[in-house]
Amino acid sequence: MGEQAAVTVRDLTKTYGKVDAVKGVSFEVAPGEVFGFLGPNGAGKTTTIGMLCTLVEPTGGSATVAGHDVVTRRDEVRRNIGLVFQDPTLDGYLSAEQNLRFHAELYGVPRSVMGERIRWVMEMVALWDRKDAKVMTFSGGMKRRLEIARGLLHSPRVLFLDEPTVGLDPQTRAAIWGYINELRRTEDITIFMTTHYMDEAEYCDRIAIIDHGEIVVIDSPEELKAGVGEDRVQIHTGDDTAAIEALRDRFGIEAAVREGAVTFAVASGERFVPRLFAELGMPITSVSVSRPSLDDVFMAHTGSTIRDAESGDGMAWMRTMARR
Ligand SMILES: Nc1ncnc2c1ncn2[C@@H]1O[C@H](COP(=O)(O)OP(=O)(O)OP(=O)(O)O)[C@@H](O)[C@H]1O
Repeated sequence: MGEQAAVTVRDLTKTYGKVDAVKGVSFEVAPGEVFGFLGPNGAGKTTTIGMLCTLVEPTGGSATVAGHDVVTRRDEVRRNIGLVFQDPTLDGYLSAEQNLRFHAELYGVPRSVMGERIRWVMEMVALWDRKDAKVMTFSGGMKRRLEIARGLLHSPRVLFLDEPTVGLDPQTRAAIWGYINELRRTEDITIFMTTHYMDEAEYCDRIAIIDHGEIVVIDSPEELKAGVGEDRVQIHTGDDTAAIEALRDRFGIEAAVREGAVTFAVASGERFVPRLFAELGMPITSVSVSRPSLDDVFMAHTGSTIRDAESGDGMAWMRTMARR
């Protein structure tokens, strides 16, 4: 990377007893980038973010954030980062504004700009009119928005967000992405986030897919999808078992029932569908063709969907796709 990277990670490792939570990951995040760590629960996302934020001590490897080593320059790293973690750490008995003032003082935000900065971050997350309300009266979404405001208060170089929208309603999730995009436009800031939502990973400039403590691929969502190369075809028929057999016998295609439809992947869905109707030898009641999604990217690189990786349930479809 030409200019100094906002985050540099080399062979970073974390072992908890016998559990290899993070197995030697390496990557760089450019200044101003929105970088996402995408992976199922237990993949090692929180542990990695914890090491970058100096909250978890690495077992091996090295990392710098805003140019400072996360082990030997912890204070410098901490001054340069904002954190929004899964569990809220706001004081419910204080008002929203008092929570922010406390944080601003802790981080040495100059008194001369403190009031103005608090107002700016609270307006950004649309909470200025609730500044005097005690945080214990806030909904989960309001608390998360206030945490984001707090994370930005001391103008950090890198904002770390661990699953920033988990457990929130769709409207609040959209609002939080609105703030992230606003920040991308207006602030000189790098955003490092973790998520297990495919739709949110789409908004990132680049994503690293992490599975079982290892990065399996890093690229922009567009490049990752282009790399899969195959379209997904779903058909409805009167007899799914017969359709799966016919696909295997006549086209050499392995299909499986997924989301209630016979599902398979081919290089060009549009070109394949006319052949399908002509040669399958049984009635098809409906057909849909879709371009690769990040779900397909995840499956192509890990042999499982993110949902199944989380439930630990290897369905037949996944096994079939993994064998291709
Ligand atoms: N403090 C700890 N002690 C022991 N094992 C841990 C500890 N923290 C994490 N692990 C283990 O390390 C692995 C990675 O966990 P981690 O929380 O980093 O994953 P994750 O991708 O962030 O998932 P989640 O979103 O559920 O937090 C898991 O197997 C987890 O059980």
